[in-house]
Amino acid sequence: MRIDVVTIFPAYLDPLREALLGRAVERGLLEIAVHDLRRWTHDVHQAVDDAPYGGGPGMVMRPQVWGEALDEVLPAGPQPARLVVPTPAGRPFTQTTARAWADEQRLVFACGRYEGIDERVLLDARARGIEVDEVSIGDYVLVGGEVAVLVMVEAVARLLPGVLGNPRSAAEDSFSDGLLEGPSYTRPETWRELAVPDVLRGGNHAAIARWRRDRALERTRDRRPDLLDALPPDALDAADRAV
Ligand SMILES: N#Cc1c(-c2ccc3ccn(Cc4ccncc4)c3c2)n[nH]c1N
Repeated sequence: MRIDVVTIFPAYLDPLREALLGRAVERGLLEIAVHDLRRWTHDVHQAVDDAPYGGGPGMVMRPQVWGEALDEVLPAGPQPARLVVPTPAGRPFTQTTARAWADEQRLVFACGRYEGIDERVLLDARARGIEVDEVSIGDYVLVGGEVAVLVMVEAVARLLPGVLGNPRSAAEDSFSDGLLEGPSYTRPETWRELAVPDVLRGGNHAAIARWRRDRALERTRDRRPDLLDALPPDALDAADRAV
């Protein structure tokens, strides 16, 4: 997978070169290119924004600059690519989104700032046959798209083959079965007079699986009842429903 990010703050994306993602890039499991949007300005001030038509607070990012940038970074043509535009007005970005995008050959992220990007940039991209997803990472307002891109790139990249040391981690983490994952423990057996649950030390794998499922169901019911409501009818068996 190749990931391109266009932004006026390239340094915001430096964390993509660190740790797990940095190692995945070094190992050739994915490519990441970050582009400074000001490269496509032609004025001495390198202006990327202007006042909104119709008035209102803040500024809007100019279509000319974004148009030239995306023409170069995401040229029209047969290559399958997806343009992702983070916005507080977007569809929710979820684990399901991350899983779907993990199958893409190319992802291009457009990081807006100010009040966002002129709508015609997205219309033009769609008119050029490019899949455009406007997505939000949560119901709160950020100052720009860069932090959202860090979140989404990490969520997608960890699903790529070979990125995580143990592929079971991605298969068994929260949301993989529609539930939140339960509590985890490691050594020592007792810490500050708090003991690891006996079942986890007992070696009975069926009992451990049942205990973990029960804790996941309890936690999901307590913190995210909406996820339980969204489960398919046959997702919970009699033992689950008894929790
Ligand atoms: N994903 C995502 C987001 C953003 C987000 C994303 C991109 C941009 C570009 C500019 N802004 C600032 C802004 C724009 C419009 N209205 C208010 C503020 C952004 C916010 N905020 N909250 C989220 N969950």
